[in-house]
Amino acid sequence: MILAEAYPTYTDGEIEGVQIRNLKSHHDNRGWLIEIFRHDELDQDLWPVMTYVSSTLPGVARGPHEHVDQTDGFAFIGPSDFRLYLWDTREGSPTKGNRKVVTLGVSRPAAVWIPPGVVHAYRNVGTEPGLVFNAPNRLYAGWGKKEKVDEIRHEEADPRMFPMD
Ligand SMILES: Cc1cn([C@H]2C[C@H](O)[C@@H](COP(=O)(O)OP(=O)(O)O[C@H]3O[C@@H](C)C(=O)[C@@H](O)[C@H]3O)O2)c(=O)[nH]c1=O
Repeated sequence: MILAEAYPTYTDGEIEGVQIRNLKSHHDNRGWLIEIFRHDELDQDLWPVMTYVSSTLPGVARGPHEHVDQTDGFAFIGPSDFRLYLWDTREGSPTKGNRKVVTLGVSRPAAVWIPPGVVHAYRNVGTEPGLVFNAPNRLYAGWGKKEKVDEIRHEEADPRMFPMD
């Protein structure tokens, strides 16, 4: 049994190493266009090596997850909004114990880089399916998908460990 006082408490604040960049939407009479990632705006160690897109249903969350070596490069562009949660549990981090919560997507298109060891999750808080792009700096399951996936999944953890209120 875990005692109540064993659950972590977090302070809302910034998280060392996390970068959030607002994305500009270029609208015209055909629709819109958004640049997501550019090498000339990114540190080389964050350059994506793959990309995928996922759709998440209203009210549904993905994560919490963390990675040992991988930086995730998410882009939230809509058509829904997501609440993104970040928890810093890293030993030695100047922002250890902080949680950051931010709403991104159609109301605020943004790219987010999340370094290894920062626990993260996002929930679709809108009313329609929402797209999230990820352009991580490591290959999922390695070259040829022959390696262990770099991912620590916390979905089954007690929700008090990583509160998403
Ligand atoms: C992440 C990924 C999954 N898959 C497959 C595996 C599985 O059959 C299906 C769904 O995968 P997952 O359950 O891992 O998807 P998901 O839970 O959305 O995983 C993602 O969650 C967010 C919060 C992150 O942090 C990401 O780094 C990643 O871990 O897609 C790939 O083929 N390539 C990939 O790059």
